Amino acid sequence: MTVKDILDAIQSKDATSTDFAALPLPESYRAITVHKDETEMFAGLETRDKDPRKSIHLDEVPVPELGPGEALVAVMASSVNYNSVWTSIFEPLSTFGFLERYGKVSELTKRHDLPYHIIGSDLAGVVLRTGPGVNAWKPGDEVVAHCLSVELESSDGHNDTMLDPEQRIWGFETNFGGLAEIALVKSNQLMPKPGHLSWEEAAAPGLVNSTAYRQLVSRNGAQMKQGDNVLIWGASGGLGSYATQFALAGGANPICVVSSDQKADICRSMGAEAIIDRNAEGYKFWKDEQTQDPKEWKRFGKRIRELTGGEDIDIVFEHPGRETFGASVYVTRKGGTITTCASTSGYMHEYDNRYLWMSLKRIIGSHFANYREAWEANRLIAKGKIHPTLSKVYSLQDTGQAAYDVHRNLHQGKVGVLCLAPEEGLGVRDEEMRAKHIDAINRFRNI
Ligand SMILES: C/C=C/C(=O)SCCNC(=O)CCNC(=O)[C@H](O)C(C)(C)COP(=O)(O)OP(=O)(O)OC[C@H]1O[C@@H](n2cnc3c(N)ncnc32)[C@H](O)[C@@H]1OP(=O)(O)O
Ligand SMILES: NC(=O)C1=CN([C@@H]2O[C@H](COP(=O)(O)OP(=O)(O)OC[C@H]3O[C@@H](n4cnc5c(N)ncnc54)[C@H](OP(=O)(O)O)[C@@H]3O)[C@@H](O)[C@H]2O)C=CC1
Repeated sequence: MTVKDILDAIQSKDATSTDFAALPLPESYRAITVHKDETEMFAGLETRDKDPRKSIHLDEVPVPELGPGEALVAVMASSVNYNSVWTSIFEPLSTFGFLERYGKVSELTKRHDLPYHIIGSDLAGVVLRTGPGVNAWKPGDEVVAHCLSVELESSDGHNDTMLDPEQRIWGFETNFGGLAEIALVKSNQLMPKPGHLSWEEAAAPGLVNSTAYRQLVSRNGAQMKQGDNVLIWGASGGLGSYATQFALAGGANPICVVSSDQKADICRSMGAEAIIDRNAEGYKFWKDEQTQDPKEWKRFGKRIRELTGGEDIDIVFEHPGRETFGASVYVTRKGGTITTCASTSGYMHEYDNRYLWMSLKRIIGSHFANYREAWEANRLIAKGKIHPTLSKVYSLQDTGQAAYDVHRNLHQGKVGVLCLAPEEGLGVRDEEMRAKHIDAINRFRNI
């Protein structure tokens, strides 16, 4: 039995759940990995010079043992998230430390502590096997998976599953991720695959869409409301392309920051009107490595006021971090909110606290999404209210190049990866709904 037989079953129109359950599992499969004995390979290099193409490997790996409450999924497509860039350059930490720590939790989690890390935090595919205690899913189900892995043995996480002390991001802080032909997930990560999307389109939104939903819309984030001015950094990037859609769909006013004409055009085509090209307008929030330039914060704020008819920002959707955070705090209105989920340009932030406390602003830390938020975010995709922002699609063996593109900010929206799917465009089950949304689905393609 090989993965080819699994693919044949998925592509045959008439394979039933019983047929899938009867398919023997292969002994091994192809997976994207980083290697524990290479974590020092980039020592001494600047972050931008660390090249994911050198650290990312395509290996043949054994199929992991299936535990209670888990599922093995045949992965048709996945996507590149920035967390896989961090893993591949071993910053800010090697992810093998996470696997070692997870391995100590129980007999079962020991499986994750291996000398290779199978990465990837998105998938669209077909359930192959479910472990004891899984009743809601069965072999043959077409699914996507969100990346929240929790144990839920502590009451800390019982109101908001992101607060579980054993909260991890699957494929980043756990092993057996989605950039592979087969993945191991907890069955609570599974959600129905939106029928109007192909495999690679369905695999694109998961992580970033759920994150943007909590950060901007949910009561655990900024609780965006109609009319809010929302400053969105990287508005055509992974997170930003969903934040922009949420702002527009929710009746808010996105102020989109991008770095090129082409990206400005994408934001315009999504329906945004207020757009700032940070490159063309040449903002330099830092005079040197240690010193910010409040005059530049003010120039940026004035530009925002020009675009909003004199209003300041209600909510900042932050993720660039050190480079922009001082400006983000400054341009927020009295009582406004800065929500942050990342620090791509550096995690030691500096801002002038007088503008925070005197103007009663709030900073909210946000990370991925709880079970329910991830489900709600996927539901919006399934209903065609929010659309995938897939631009380019790579083969599994070219994942290193895909991660390089994201690391160097050469990409648009989301970058997809075909795992078992032999070509793009497969897996669509609802052609009628697809036809209704085809322009929006293709908005980011091949630009
Ligand atoms: C969905 C996608 C998401 C993304 O893309 S996010 C971007 C990518 N992710 C990242 O860049 C994050 C990577 N992770 C990290 O950098 C680290 O992961 C953290 C900095 C978040 C945490 O580091 P750690 O080493 O786990 O935490 P510690 O708190 O520095 O060390 C743990 C030890 O410190 C003790 N400790 C914790 N809090 C306190 C306290 N308040 N007072 C005293 N000690 C404390 C603990 O108990 C434990 O101890 P003991 O090592 O002995 O077990
Ligand atoms: N905590 C969480 O749950 C999550 C955290 N993340 C983290 O968020 C970050 C962004 O992820 P994602 O959106 O997928 O990545 P992308 O690279 O797809 O998009 C980020 C965008 O930010 C803009 N940007 C990059 N650097 C700067 C800078 N120095 N100043 C201003 N803008 C900048 C770029 O847009 P442009 O050049 O057009 O301005 C870029 O397109 C990563 O660090 C990632 O790890 C991501 C998802 C979930």
